[in-house]
Amino acid sequence: MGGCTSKPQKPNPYALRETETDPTQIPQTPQSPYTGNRKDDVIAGKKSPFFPFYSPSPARFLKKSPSTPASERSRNSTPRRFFRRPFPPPSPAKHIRAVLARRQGKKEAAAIPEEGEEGAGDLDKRFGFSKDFASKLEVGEEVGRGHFGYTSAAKFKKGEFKGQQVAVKVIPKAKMTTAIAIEDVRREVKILRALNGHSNLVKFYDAFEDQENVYIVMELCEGGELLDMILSRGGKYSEDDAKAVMVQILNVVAFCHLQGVVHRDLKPENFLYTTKDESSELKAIDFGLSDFVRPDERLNDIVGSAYYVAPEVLHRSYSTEADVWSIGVIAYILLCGSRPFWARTESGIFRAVLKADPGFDEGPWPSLSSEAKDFVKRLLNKDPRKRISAAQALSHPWIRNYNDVKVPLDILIFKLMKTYMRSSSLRKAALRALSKTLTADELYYLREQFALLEPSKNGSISLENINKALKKHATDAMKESRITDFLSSLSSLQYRRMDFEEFCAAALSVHQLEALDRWEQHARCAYELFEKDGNRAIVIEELASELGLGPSIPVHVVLHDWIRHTDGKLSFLGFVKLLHGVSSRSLPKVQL
Ligand SMILES: Nc1ncnc2c1ncn2[C@@H]1O[C@H](COP(=O)(O)OP(=O)(O)OP(=O)(O)O)[C@@H](O)[C@H]1O
Ligand SMILES: [Ca+2]
Ligand SMILES: [Ca+2]
Repeated sequence: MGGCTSKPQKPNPYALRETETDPTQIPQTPQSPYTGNRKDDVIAGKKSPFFPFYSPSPARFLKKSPSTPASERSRNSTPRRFFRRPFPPPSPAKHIRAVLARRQGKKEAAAIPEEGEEGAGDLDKRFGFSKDFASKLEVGEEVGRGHFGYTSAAKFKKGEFKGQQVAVKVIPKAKMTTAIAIEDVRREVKILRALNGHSNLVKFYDAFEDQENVYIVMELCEGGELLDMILSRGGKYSEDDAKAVMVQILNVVAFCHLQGVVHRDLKPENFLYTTKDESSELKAIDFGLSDFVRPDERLNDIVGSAYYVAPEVLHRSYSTEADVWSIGVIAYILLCGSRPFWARTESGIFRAVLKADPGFDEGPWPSLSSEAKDFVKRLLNKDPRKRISAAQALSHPWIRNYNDVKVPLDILIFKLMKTYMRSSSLRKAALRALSKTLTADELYYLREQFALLEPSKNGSISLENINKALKKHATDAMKESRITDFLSSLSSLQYRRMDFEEFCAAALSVHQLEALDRWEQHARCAYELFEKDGNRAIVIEELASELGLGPSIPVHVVLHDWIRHTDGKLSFLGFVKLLHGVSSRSLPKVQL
């Protein structure tokens, strides 16, 4: 790609920023010594007979529950942190307490009953699953336990899988006390069934039911949870070992996101090794909180586990980027052995997630590569628009050369292309200028995506290419999340093709570039290029219509600084605003 005439001296994009530590950071000194016995904790947190079934709670989660007994409060709500030295055995990440309460159908969690929260007696607990569990499978010993129920090893007694060792997650119907809880189980099975086939996702066999339980039959992972592996290693991973874990997590999560599924409960407990061998494959499990999400949809229910929850989830407006945040938390833990956001109470953790910047100054961070730190920081960007996607993370310089990593197709590309296709020609020209300032690292990802869309390598992509690429990767989940409908918004490509230069302009994320230290230089450089062959005299009314500003807005006041008075062309400020595709919503209210 062409460059700017005056290439600015750029600081190392991956260097540590000095302002990283936020004074509001929660103190890192451990104050709540952990017993050191994870089993105790598991018993306290997971095996308690007092943990009834829970269901997703769409609203009012953060409401305190004053009537929760103290004994239960301490069991459910006092998360402990990792010790630095010796490595702390962390407690398993608990689900967000209020979510749990809601899922349990506890009345005190929300004074107003949720939609679908009928009396347990009226609930229809028929799932339409096969009824012949007992005749088909022989259940062996218990291998794990969660809030829902327990998981046992089992063996197929007959049929095509005769003799096959499997795992069965048993979910008692008695614990399904709300319609939402029932819907959760339905969705967990639907998602597992739909996504089946990815090598880092637990293989699904079948679901059964009888009067008492639902049975989810899946591949048996004999190597235990990633959490146990982290503990047994004393918490520290070499960068290469952390990469081996990260590649697998990112791969399966990028796959889920492409299918329109957001996991919403990513944490080391929910990744299992296939065998005891650490080099065996990691499998994502537990889609109990997962949901379908359309590309232009925002979810609003606060679900997940406190340590791993993304800030925008707490703000109740999120999508697939929330999973990437959780992966950032896992990456941080793998690389340094501490949690990035910690406090002794759940609300303290939320405060840290919303306000504090994770520390990168204490050991071992100074001895880790600048790429590793940059990788984690980009996953833990508090602004979901600036956070990189799972597929982008796989093309990050820290990881992309590890073991021949393949960058998967990224759903983000389609979202950005859709916005581009709807943009005015002036904005397209601005984006094109910006795309010419991209560095080799940024182009790497775009080249990979372009190649996935255009396997015949004839230099440009058509709508047909996009359809084919998606079909190749599509599962049934994609239908549910209506990604194929969404693609009809790219239908203007029916009559033309898009070359790589235009693709770069269409698929670059202005917000992500803005998060870089060198953004100002990118933007200045792009403006210079735009001046040469994109900028033109523009009348304020025209600009207002480009930006979709309605007649009720005093455009002369609002857009005054966006146009250069000397020649009526776009000013630098106007150029940057145009890049963002500013709409009336993002203009300051006082001026409107
Ligand atoms: N396929 C499997 N193979 C082996 N063990 C498994 C398998 N699936 C689940 N387990 C074990 O059972 C535990 C609980 O399973 P899972 O997380 O699906 O249950 P849950 O009730 O949804 O739990 P949570 O409280 O985390 O929401 C896992 O952490 C794991 O140790
Ligand atoms: Ca789990
Ligand atoms: Ca679960």
